[in-house]
Amino acid sequence: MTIGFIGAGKMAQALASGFIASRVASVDKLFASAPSMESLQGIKEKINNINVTTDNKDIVRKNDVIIVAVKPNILSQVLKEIAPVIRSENLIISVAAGIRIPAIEDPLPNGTRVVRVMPNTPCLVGAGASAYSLGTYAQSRDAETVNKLMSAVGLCEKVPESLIDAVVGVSGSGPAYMFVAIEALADGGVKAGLPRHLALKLAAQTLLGAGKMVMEIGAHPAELKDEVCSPGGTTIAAVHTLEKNGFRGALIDAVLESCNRSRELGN
Ligand SMILES: NC(=O)C1=CN([C@@H]2O[C@H](COP(=O)(O)OP(=O)(O)OC[C@H]3O[C@@H](n4cnc5c(N)ncnc54)[C@H](OP(=O)(O)O)[C@@H]3O)[C@@H](O)[C@H]2O)C=CC1
Ligand SMILES: O=C(O)[C@@H]1CCC=N1
Repeated sequence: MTIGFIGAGKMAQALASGFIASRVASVDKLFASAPSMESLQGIKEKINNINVTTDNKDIVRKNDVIIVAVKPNILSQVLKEIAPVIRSENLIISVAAGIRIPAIEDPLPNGTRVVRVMPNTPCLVGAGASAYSLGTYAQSRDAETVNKLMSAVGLCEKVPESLIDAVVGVSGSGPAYMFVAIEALADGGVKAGLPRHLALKLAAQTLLGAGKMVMEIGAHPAELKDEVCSPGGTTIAAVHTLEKNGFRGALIDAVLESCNRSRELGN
């Protein structure tokens, strides 16, 4: 299988790198397009020998699986551009936030197989979290293709399309909240006297370890949190501060803001 990316930015780079690292695709099977050779420079630097072109239609002609990774506001324009060269073999995968399946299918020839995927940048390191919904004409073999690709770079779940905006709020945008959390934890460490590099390492590994425990042990996070809180100890004092400062509410609000923004982008 060859895979063509239309749009060669951050998400295309994360997916292409992740596909290569997980060996679900080799570099000679990956193609990418963007408006100019300058805009293709980033992906060429990250992925040696990737096939690049400035012709979006060429991507469609040369590949069966097309991952459209352009900003939501130009998705429709790009789909109109490639519509005349779409073949029955093509599977069109959109990763755009907000843009709903009917709006993806509308500019394309009737019967085009479409899948809407919401990935995240940790696909780059094989630790992505993606959810997908099938379009009107997508078949079970298309679900298998998407599952194979996205499972190679992390977790992959099928969801009804009505839930995709919520997925954007939790895992699409989520890495950004967690990067802020890592930075803030490290700042705390530095304030308490740790060297920056050590504080950052400890903070990042702590998020990784906490996530791994939830995934692997399967216990409720509250139970795992309780195991860290000794009576009268350090952690419960810190948790009290988090609760007073609205830590949970801030995260819930962040998810809802992202979800609502995704809904707005679709309107
Ligand atoms: N970044 C993330 O964490 C996530 C992003 N997404 C979705 O992925 C999509 C891409 O986002 P992201 O990678 O961050 O954005 P970027 O801006 O990094 O990448 C967009 C790419 O599209 C190219 N492009 C612009 N116009 C065209 C065109 N007419 N034809 C072909 N390519 C074009 C850009 O080139 P140039 O640089 O020259 O403009 C750039 O290479 C978005 O729809 C976003 O919602 C989904 C999940 C997570
Ligand atoms: O911020 C954005 O719009 C994109 C979509 C999900 C993550 N980043």
